[in-house]
Amino acid sequence: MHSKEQIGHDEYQNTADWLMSHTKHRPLVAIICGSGLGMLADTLKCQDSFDYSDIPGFPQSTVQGHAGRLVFGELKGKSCVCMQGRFHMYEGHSLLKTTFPIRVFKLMGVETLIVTNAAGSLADGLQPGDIMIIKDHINFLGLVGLNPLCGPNDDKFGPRFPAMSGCYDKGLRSLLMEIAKQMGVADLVQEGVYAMVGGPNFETIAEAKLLHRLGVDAVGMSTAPEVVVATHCGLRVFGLSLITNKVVKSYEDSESVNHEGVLEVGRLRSHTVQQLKNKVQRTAGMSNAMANQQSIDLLFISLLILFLVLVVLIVLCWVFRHFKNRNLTEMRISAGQLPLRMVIRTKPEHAQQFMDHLMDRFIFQEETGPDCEEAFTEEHEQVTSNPSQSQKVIPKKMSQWISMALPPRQARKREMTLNSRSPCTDQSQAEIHALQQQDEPQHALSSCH
Ligand SMILES: O=P(O)(O)O[C@@H]1C[C@H](O)[C@@H](CO)O1
Ligand code: HPA
Repeated sequence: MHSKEQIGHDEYQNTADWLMSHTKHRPLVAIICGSGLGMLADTLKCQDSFDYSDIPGFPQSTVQGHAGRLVFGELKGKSCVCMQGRFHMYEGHSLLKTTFPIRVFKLMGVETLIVTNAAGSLADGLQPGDIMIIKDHINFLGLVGLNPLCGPNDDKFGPRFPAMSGCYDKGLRSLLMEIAKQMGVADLVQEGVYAMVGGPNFETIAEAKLLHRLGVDAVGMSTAPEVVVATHCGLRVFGLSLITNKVVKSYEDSESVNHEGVLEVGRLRSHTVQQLKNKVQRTAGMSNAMANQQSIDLLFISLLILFLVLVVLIVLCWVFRHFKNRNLTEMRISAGQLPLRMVIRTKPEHAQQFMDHLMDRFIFQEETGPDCEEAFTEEHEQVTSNPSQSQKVIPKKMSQWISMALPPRQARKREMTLNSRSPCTDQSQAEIHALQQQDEPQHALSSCH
């Protein structure tokens, strides 16, 4: 157990600072090359490479097929960093040390980690030379408490209890399947579950049978701790296993696996793995910042479209209102010396009827009788002598005859409008406007003093 060991944030930061001061590259993608896959770095342009032994704080690689070099370079103009050689626990490194570079990459601004490894297949459909996209993993070391995250949690990197479901990015996995189809190598590529065992010995037949029964498709001695640490600190992860051998799981099988065979398959398939990795890397190299910029552009375009739709709607409303009112007759009534004016819009056939009621009920006072006529004259005098009183009396009078001139429903609405009309406020204007929208009979009123 290595849970007592701690690496302070400063140590990761010192290594990151040293690297950043020794290269102009600012990679967004980091790649860990598995056994025999160090050539994945070969296509990088403008390389800056550093032996692990020269990098402060970096562990040393001791396994054949793991060169022990960190290579910075460009692929299609995008910077990335490639580990030619990884660290395994069986070499004597603590799990925290085996994953040291991951946090350094995070501090350097890396956003995506591509892990590759050599692995033995347990699934019958996976043959040596095939490429397995890692869909998920079983971390046998982690299940028994051997985890690089054991010990005090550094909240600056991530939470105490990170979720691991979906740790292998779904989008990048589907992308690789697409790319494999386009490259005509789809029959070499399939998804599967990777299991990490401690090594360095290969599996016994009984262990192989157990792994097979547990649903493991391919087994190896690395990767899971790196993915745990990368997920903890928020990196997007993509993983590829190159199947270098079939794990012996029958007592009748006389074959056995060895590391040279593993490296040989790596060399033979290196070109295909490199092409697949390069294509994913190119896509992953599009930084979150660029993705965010695209989202902002999308938001701006959506708002613009929304604004245009609103303008079109407003214009349509205006046109509709204009056509709706075009056959209406407008009558303007001024109440004598008093500062009350009314505009009545109605259909021509109603206009005549309206005016008749006006004359009958308000001017000639036929229905209200001589008493009312007297009362009206009184009120009129009152109003003329006291203009502020007019603001109550005239609307009241008007509302009386309007109530009688219109069918009951509209009449009630007219009354409300007239009663709230004095003094003329924005609200009363809004109510008047609302009235103009009403159905038959089309009487719309507006008044202001
Ligand atoms: O670093 P990876 O996981 O690719 O290496 C595998 C596992 C052992 O280290 C080695 C066995 O041949 O290859
Ligand atoms: N078992 C474990 N690790 C491996 C194997 C294997 O068969 N092949 C390559 N790495």
